[in-house]
Amino acid sequence: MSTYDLLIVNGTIVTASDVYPADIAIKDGKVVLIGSALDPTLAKEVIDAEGAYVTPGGIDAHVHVDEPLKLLGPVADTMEEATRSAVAGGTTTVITFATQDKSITGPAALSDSVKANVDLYETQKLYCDYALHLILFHIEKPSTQGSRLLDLQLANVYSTYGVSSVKIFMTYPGLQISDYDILTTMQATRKNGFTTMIHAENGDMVKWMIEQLEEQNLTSPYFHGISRPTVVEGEATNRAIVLAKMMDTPILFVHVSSPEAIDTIRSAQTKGLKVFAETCPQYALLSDIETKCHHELEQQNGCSNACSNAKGHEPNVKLNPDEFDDDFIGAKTICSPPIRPDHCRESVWKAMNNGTFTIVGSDHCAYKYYDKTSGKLDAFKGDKNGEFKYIPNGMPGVCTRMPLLFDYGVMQGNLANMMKFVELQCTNPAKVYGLYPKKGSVLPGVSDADLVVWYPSSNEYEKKPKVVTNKLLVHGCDYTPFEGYQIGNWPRFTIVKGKIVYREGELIEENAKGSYVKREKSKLCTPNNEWVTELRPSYQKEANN
Ligand SMILES: NC(=O)NCCC(=O)O
Ligand SMILES: [Zn+2]
Repeated sequence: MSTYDLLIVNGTIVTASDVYPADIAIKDGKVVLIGSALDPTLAKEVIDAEGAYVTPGGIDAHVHVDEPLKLLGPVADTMEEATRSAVAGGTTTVITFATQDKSITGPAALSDSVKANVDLYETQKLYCDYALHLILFHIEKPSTQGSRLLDLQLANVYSTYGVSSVKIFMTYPGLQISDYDILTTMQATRKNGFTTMIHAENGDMVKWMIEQLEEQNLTSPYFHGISRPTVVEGEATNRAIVLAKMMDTPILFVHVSSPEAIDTIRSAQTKGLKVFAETCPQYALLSDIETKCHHELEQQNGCSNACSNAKGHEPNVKLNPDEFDDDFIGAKTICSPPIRPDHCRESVWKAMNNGTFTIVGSDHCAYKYYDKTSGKLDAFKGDKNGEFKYIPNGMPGVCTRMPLLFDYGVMQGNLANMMKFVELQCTNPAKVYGLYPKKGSVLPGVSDADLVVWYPSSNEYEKKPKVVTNKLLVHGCDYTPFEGYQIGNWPRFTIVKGKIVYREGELIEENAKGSYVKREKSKLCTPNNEWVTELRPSYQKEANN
């Protein structure tokens, strides 16, 4: 019998704090030993990682997949497809969303909403592990009663399913909650040690802007961004911080995109407030030129063959020649917050390096482009008349998150170093969301053997991809906004719980044994213990005297 199931030799291990040459021994799904010159004859299988980095598997903490309650619309990916795409890009754990089911009430309401997801995903083949956040958009009872019930519901969903985070929305009709309900939510999340994730955009400002634009017939994809200017994100970010300050509760802003929001978050952090933030590769890499090019040319040329005539515009979405007369192509990059003007990208990279951003997630929310019933292009037809407000918000990204940050971040000098790369995409997501040290690190005897062996830097490897193509991503979507992007490195082997699931471009189907992971409470997002209501008894004492 072999001492080890798998041995990775001659590689350079990267963690959030170290880069060093060492071998890794794996047994029963765990990292069991790190050492030098480990004996290859003791292992069933050996990977020679000479000249290559070995990192923890990525944790993508922001992934939307098909779910029983389709509040965000019917997305392109099942959990099977999303996890398949994840491992092809070096991600070994995804955290997806269970949406609260309003029709279920009482203390077990949220657990039942989560159960529906877990039951569904149990029927699917999963290429990597997954955990769940909860989307909360409805407070069942008014006032303090609502908070007490939510308190019980959160305690229940944590003890049953290990869910320890909720996402709330300050925008989107049907999902947006009031400041009052945000406070109620924060009171209960604080009490339960949950992380409150916030989509910060002022929904009323957006609604008002859309109406103004509609009146002027300005409804093509370009105007999606115009309807959600950076101040919309800045205002909501500031307001959420104020609410969290009053409640003394940690918060985490998801998919932060703008200099206004970044500055507001940084200033709160420097005051000692527990404010965390996530950004996504699309905000560092794409710019609104994707849609602007079309809009401007639409104005000039009535848009026929618009992009083939484009002078001085180099859109990042590489157009298929057959699509040159598709003046709707900008819909591919519609998401919220929107892709910003080019000058905003610099502040996103800066905030990744200076610690303002705690994590990088993908916000993978893939909608097909050509799908007849629910695709983005469909909004161009019929009575929807191509109005941007009907275009589903979101884009694919679970596969490209790690490789894009490797090339455009580390290799091109936009990210400080490989340790920062691991911190933002592997270790901090595990710490923030209660998965550390089981996930997000390489600790012998402790960490799951979720690892990525990257290609050596030389380009002599035939199977090392050079550019992003949709086919490479093996997801359920029919496009990627990063088509044609150069790729300086790519996962050569992706290992989940000690088994190779992706080897030099091939998926190893029989090793696709991902499962649900219960989480602990956050190691980072904890209150400062200055809660106003805890001071209340002393106020009463004063009043009584
Ligand atoms: N971001 C986006 O446009 N779609 C996904 C849903 C969300 O996270 O807001
Ligand atoms: Zn969101």
